[in-house]
Amino acid sequence: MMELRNISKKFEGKIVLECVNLSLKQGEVITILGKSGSGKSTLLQLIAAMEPIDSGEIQKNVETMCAYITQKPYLFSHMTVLQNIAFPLKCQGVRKKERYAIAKNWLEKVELFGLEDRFPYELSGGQQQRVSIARAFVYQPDVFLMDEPFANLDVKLSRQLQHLIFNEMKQRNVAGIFVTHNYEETKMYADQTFLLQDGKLTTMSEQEVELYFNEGIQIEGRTYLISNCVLTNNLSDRSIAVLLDKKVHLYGVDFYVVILPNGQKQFMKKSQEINTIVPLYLVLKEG
Ligand SMILES: Nc1ncnc2c1ncn2[C@@H]1O[C@H](COP(=O)(O)OP(=O)(O)OP(=O)(O)O)[C@@H](O)[C@H]1O
Repeated sequence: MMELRNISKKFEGKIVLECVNLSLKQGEVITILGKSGSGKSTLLQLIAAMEPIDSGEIQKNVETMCAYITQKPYLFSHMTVLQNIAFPLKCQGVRKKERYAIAKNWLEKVELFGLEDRFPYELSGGQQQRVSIARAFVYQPDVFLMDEPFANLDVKLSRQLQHLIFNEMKQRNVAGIFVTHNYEETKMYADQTFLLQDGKLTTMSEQEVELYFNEGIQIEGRTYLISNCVLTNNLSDRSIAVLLDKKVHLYGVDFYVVILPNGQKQFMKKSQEINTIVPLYLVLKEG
């Protein structure tokens, strides 16, 4: 339903995106991971046509409607909560009674009942975000573009909203591109995960995702899931590594492989042995 072909974008001469390709099917959920400043928001803005593309093309069906939700909600400050949620229906010419009935239904779903007559400035950040999510659903998009929508919410509310959004999307067969730093979102809801790094967008395997979130470790080109590791005090052969502060030190060869929390590998000669290693060992199994 949407196809990005060789999308490139520069800001002030600096390449942010370079020949990015992406294909999104109806109802498919994609998550995009990447360091701060890697261009994730820029990519969503290009798809939402809020920024011009330097080169390449985005092909979508003429009828494809995108709703874009950012970390910081943008509400109409002069409208009440109910008017904000009902606004897309007003634009479509739906009568007042009907549009308010639909908006009230969404008000309940996002647990804002009783706050319908408040103005955005009278709401907390989390409540404002719930209004913007309800408004986005009322708009009935085919694609949700979400830029860390839960980042500013407390854990409980963020889980509730995740659950609501992904369930509603599934029921309505709505596709989504989620920019996130959240492990659960990626693990539980994404059909595919991509990494944006140095301007390039690449698919990630399940193991690479684990590694990215520090749930996996990579030694000599092999990935081991932490969940597949067993803790032991028995340090005997090269299949044993030491885990310290989520860094892994491999024994039995002439260097240690230290995996930093960002997934980067660092080789250290044995002579550089750190004395502070505590007796906490990991037996690595195939994973
Ligand atoms: N309008 C702009 N003008 C100039 N530079 C910009 C503009 N928008 C973004 N950039 C730059 O482009 C790069 C990518 O920014 P972007 O916001 O897309 O990153 P991000 O991956 O979404 O980061 P974060 O995870 O911190 O939100 C950054 O170096 C940023 O400074």
